[in-house]
Amino acid sequence: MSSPVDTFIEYAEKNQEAYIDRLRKAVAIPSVSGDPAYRKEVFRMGEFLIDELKALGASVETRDPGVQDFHGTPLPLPPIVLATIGTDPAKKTVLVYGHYDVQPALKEDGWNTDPFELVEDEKHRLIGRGSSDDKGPVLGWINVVEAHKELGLELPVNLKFCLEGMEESGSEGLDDIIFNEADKYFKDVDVVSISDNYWLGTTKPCVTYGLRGVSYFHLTVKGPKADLHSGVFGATIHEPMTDLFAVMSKLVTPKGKILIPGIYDNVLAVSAEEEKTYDDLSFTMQELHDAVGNEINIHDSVKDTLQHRWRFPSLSLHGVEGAFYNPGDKTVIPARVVGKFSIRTVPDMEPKQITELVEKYVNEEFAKLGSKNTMSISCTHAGNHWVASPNHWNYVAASNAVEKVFGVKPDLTREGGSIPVTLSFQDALKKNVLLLPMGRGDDGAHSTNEKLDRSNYVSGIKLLGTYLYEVAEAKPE
Ligand SMILES: C[C@H](N)C(=O)N[C@@H](Cc1c[nH]cn1)C(=O)O
Ligand SMILES: [Zn+2]
Ligand SMILES: [Zn+2]
Repeated sequence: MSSPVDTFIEYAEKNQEAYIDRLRKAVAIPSVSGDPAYRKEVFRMGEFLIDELKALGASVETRDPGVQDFHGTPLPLPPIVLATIGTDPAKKTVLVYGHYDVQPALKEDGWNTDPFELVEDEKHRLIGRGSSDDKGPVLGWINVVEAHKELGLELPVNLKFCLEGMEESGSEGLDDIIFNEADKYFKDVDVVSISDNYWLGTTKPCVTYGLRGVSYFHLTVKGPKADLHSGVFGATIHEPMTDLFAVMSKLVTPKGKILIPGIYDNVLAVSAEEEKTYDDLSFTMQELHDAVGNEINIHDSVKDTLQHRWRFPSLSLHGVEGAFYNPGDKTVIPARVVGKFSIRTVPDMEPKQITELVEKYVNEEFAKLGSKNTMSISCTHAGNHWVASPNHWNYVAASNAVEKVFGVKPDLTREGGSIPVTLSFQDALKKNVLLLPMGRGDDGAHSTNEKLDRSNYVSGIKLLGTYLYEVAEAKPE
């Protein structure tokens, strides 16, 4: 007779079409947290998950993170969905975190298909916004629960869910809830598991023990009371966009060196022992080129590339609100422009100090322009970096599960992206946090044509379920 875990794996393999249908329904809800026009869709996505969880017998509660101040307009924040399946004191309790919001996506950004319609292409890639980040993984856990219900199998652990709808926009309100609920809803949690990042490359699974932090800035320059005709007013007034570009061009060099004085001062040096961890990773420069779609690498070696992704800060320019960006030739001088940039932070950089350094520097650079426009800078959200102990039994359980499902030992990785609440879980609950990704490094998260390979989705479901069995078996030190 098959063991429960083998029965589950077999069932997951056979039920892929139902899992894809569930993902199709989720992708069809455009739960973009960063755009107020879509806020009701974020709520709808929360409801979708609540219904799915209740249908599986979970006891579901929500917490209200309050109201967001969106440039002076109050916007309700989507609920934190808390769901419990099993409260057996003889079992360990795993807390699963995920997010149900997504990054913005418009067909005209360069998508080949409607971003909110899941399409499977000839290479069995499931294409759609949120397929990899993070709807596929969130549904992965739900599919595990469903499989056990359908099979009449008990879950090997108690499961708690914490699902948020604002991760892509700074996780507003969630930190307070985590700390408030640490000895209430989260009281019995033994370990935390998050599936919200990606394999390093395209072939080998990994477990991840570190994330960079992110501090996001808006740099606003305004002058005229309305947009102006450039033929009438060009070279006669200080132009906000010219000022903005002058300041933004002083933030980072084309080779990625951040120009803000003091920014690197607290970056922890890479130890000799840490250097060695880069030697055996299954990642090639070719995989970087494939994921990027071009050979535009700054660094020539895998080690340098990964250290700049995981261990050193980076500053990226994201966009300009108020700027003309449509096709055609509009001869306007925009009256107010907002430059958006973010800094990915690493140990031991400190968000408050980063904000102070950025504010001081951009104010100095703006003053050098001698412009009569006004400039203001604000940090819209700041999430801290995180590093866990990869020797903890939670990581051993994850590694065993990878070996069982994929037949290989996982790479041990860090991640260049950010999940602001990871550190909050670690600090508030004092429990080990693990990142167990489902998608591949070339999924195009945040980009056009985001995808999750069918095989990653199905194997990912098997992995998440198998991991729960390994946790149940683990002997905590
Ligand atoms: C790694 C995770 N899937 C992710 O994409 N996180 C976002 C979080 C964020 C913070 N500000 C805006 N988004 C990221 O790393 O960009
Ligand atoms: Zn994301
Ligand atoms: Zn994510």
